[in-house]
Amino acid sequence: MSLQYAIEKQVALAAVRRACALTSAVFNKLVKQETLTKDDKSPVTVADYSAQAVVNTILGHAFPTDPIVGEEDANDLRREEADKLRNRIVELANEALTADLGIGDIAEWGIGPGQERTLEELLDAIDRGNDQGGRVGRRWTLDPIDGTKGFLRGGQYAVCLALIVDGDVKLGIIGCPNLPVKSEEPEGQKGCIFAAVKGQGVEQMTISGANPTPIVIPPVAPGMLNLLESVEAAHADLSFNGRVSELLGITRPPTQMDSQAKYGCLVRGDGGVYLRMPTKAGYREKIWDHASGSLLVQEAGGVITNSLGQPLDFGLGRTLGANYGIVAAGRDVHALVLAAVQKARAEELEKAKA
Ligand SMILES: Nc1ncnc2c1ncn2[C@@H]1O[C@H](COP(=O)(O)O)[C@@H](OP(=O)(O)O)[C@H]1O
Ligand SMILES: [Mg+2]
Ligand SMILES: [Mg+2]
Ligand SMILES: [Mg+2]
Repeated sequence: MSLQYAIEKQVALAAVRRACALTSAVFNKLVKQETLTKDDKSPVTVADYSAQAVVNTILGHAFPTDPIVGEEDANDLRREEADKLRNRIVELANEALTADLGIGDIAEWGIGPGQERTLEELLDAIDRGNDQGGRVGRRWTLDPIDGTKGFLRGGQYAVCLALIVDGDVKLGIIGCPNLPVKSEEPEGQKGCIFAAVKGQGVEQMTISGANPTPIVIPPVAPGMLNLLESVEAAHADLSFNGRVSELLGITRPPTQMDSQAKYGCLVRGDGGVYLRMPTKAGYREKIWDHASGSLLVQEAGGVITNSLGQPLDFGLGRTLGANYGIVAAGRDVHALVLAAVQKARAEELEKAKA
């Protein structure tokens, strides 16, 4: 009997691998003037659009009735003045879609030599990502480049794809083209993919899908605990993290890193805690920023909650709803961290009253 979600996992891995190859290629010949600015002021590059086109094309081919909650849409691309960008996207997406078959790839998924798509097909594929999410049914969520700022800096970023069924994350893939395969060899081979399936654990493999190896969060040696956090001060309250570290007696400096690569690092034991508290009232976390990572944590034997200790809810729509932050850690340390977070929060409220 084949394992549940085996086909979905293979297809999702194929899609993420091709998107990772594309984003690496774009970075290597990054043409910065092609960076657009979206309304939310985050940089969106030709790579975000092309990667979403590639992943959605493959999903659309393999699972034509599955909706997709994707970060990007093609509205700006359909504007007349975006013709140069459109041409680049067609070129890049087709290069990725038609590359030779790799490990586990099957031509019936619409990939491999000769499977070019037209501009219209690719724009429609990007717009397949317009699902609004929800409690009932099966849907994918995609962040074609998570950590856009890290990508532009040449730092960490991730291609993140997850399958959600009735609000529950069943499959999560995080492709990290710039992450060292072994944390103890930061200048060694780079590029890994993390894949988790509900009830089946987490694997780390190379960026080409070779050498899948099961991983679990190792127990943290005393004094070795440290925080994983955003590089961007606008994305997480880093001074709050400082106070939590103090309360926990953590002496090691935090590891700052863009994207869901942080979840990959957490599950393989590079830093024992991922803490992300809101910086401004009103920002709602997006499901594509945490769906894959949350399953990774749980399947690697960790715990992920908000700062009230409640589970994250992926059935609310495109966001996680009211934002009480995110606390992820190994099972043995999560309760300690949560207590420190709540104490630091109480101190803040006290100070605000005074
Ligand atoms: N004010 C805010 N608070 C929290 N997250 C934010 C934010 N503004 C943007 N983000 C999200 O933070 C993500 C990056 O997280 P990190 O800081 O961990 O790298 C961005 O993903 P994208 O880069 O895909 O747009 C974006 O969705
Ligand atoms: Mg963005
Ligand atoms: Mg993101
Ligand atoms: Mg993104």
